[in-house]
Amino acid sequence: MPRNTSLTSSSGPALLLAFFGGTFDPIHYGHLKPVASLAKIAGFNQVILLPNNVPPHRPQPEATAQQRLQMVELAVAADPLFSVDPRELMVDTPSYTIETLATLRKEHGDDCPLAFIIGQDSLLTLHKWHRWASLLDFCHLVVMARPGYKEHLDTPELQKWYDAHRVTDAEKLKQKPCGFIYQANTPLLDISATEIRERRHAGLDCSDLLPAAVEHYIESQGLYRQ
Ligand SMILES: Nc1ncnc2c1ncn2[C@@H]1O[C@H](COP(=O)(O)OP(=O)(O)OP(=O)(O)O)[C@@H](O)[C@H]1O
Ligand SMILES: O=C(O)c1ccc[n+]([C@@H]2O[C@H](COP(=O)([O-])O)[C@@H](O)[C@H]2O)c1
Repeated sequence: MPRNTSLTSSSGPALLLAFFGGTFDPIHYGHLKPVASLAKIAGFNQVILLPNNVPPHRPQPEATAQQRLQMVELAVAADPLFSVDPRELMVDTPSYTIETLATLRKEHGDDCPLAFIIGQDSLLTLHKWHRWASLLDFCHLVVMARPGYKEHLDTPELQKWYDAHRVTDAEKLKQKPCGFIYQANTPLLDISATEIRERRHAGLDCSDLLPAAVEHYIESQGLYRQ
């Protein structure tokens, strides 16, 4: 079970749990720093990282599921904002977000506000996700800025859906359990896992891109070698 996720309260104010899914091959500052800033902007009580096993729309990662889990755990070990939920790693079929969210909704009940965090690049391809238009039946979507990705959405269907659900006040996320899209003005970090893998393959240093504990683990496992 996830660490530190027993937050649902029957008496206190609405808690806003945020889930952040990713392949995390490896996790890096481009994930961690914008999310930490987002948590302050949007008032997240907790951010639960959801590393996937089989990413739905990309080739299988270079690091194993166990290695990616280890890296995610090392990256957030010292920060109580974060916890890690390994549920998608236990399954050998593609990690469709809608299925994970349906399970999370059952576990947390109908009234608890839940948010799913994505980067701008993910928003641009959201119309290719499994049952994408139903995602908001289970959660809010919170989008982080990412340098190099345009703001304009390509398909009229996605744009219309986005316009119909977008809110500009983060407070609204706590007022309903699901159904809103919030675009957050998070710091821009031009970092990708692809760049880290490529730099490692070329024998280059990555220490400015990810936490030292993750870098040491990558080194000790001989990951992303030349
Ligand atoms: N630098 C970044 N800024 C904002 N969002 C990011 C950034 N990097 C990744 N994300 C978001 O984090 C989520 C998980 O990303 P993922 O683990 O695929 O990392 P990645 O760096 O995009 O990986 P890769 O380069 O292997 O495609 C996605 O929703 C993605 O949009
Ligand atoms: O549900 C889908 O169809 C779907 C398609 C692409 C990505 N996702 C999820 O989006 C998150 C980010 O994915 P990725 O590939 O950018 O690491 C991760 O949790 C994936 O499981 C989900």
